[in-house]
Amino acid sequence: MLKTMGFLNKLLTRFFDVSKRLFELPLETKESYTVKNNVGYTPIGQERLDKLDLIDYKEAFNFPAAVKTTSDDQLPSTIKENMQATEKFTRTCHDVGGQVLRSLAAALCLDSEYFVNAHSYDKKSSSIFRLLHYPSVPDSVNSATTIRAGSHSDYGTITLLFQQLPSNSCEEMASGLQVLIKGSWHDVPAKKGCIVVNIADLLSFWTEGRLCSAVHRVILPEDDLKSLSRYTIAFFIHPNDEYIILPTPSPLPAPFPAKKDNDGNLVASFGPSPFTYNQNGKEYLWRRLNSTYTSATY
Ligand SMILES: O=C(O)CCC(=O)C(=O)O
Ligand SMILES: [Fe+2]
Repeated sequence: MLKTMGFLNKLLTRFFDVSKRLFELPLETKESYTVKNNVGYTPIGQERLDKLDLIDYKEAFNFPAAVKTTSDDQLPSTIKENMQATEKFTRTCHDVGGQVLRSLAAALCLDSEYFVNAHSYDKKSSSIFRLLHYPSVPDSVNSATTIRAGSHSDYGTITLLFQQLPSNSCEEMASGLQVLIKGSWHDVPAKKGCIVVNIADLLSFWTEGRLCSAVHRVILPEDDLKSLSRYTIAFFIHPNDEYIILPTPSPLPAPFPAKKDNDGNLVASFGPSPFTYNQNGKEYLWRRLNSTYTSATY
């Protein structure tokens, strides 16, 4: 968890308000922005993050991190009207992500710019910022087949996750977000002024398992908490599209060193889905997205 600075907190308050207004639009309006190429609206039940086939009881809007590059017909007016703040927010997230990547590079005894050089705000990338809404859960929802967000690890380099607290006076609250550590689930509470940072799969491959991606989920609330809706914002950081991923030259021992497959390709020796080095991360990302959505529109 990372403590944020005052100006980011102000932007966040504004942003959660924008998000709330966006999700309050009629379903018909939201569905006119149906997700395409990982940009746009995903209605409740369309995404299944967990391979066990649980339905995700949530809705989401995805936008490119370089939000100005979004085509006009993919931008709801609620975002257009707040474009300046949106750009400021995404640039700030990109910069905060850069600082995290510098620390991680230093911890692996790499040049501190090693990862940052692969992530430019102005170059084309798959970095996405995502507004999420978990509606209140009606009694009719079957908790044996439904979750708020199924167990998964994120696909890119790192993710910054902002969780909204139910009121200004609340400092900390279990929000349903959980992380898997050594086979048991642990709560990751929403904390005032704090960002959750997830290591994602591409960074695990890149570092040959020296950094481990975080398996996480969001469980359904119980009893009277069912009536509370939940809002979060995720900023998924991915390398520039043109960047070719090779194992880092870190001198620290690698738990899962890259190996050659039968065709002579350099491949990862671990992970939820095969990964081939010496190419950009896009093929891997699309393969993962493909298995996440129940329809082929993502
Ligand atoms: O909303 C959350 O707390 C988690 C969302 C998430 O893990 C995701 O969208 O990848
Ligand atoms: Fe996630």
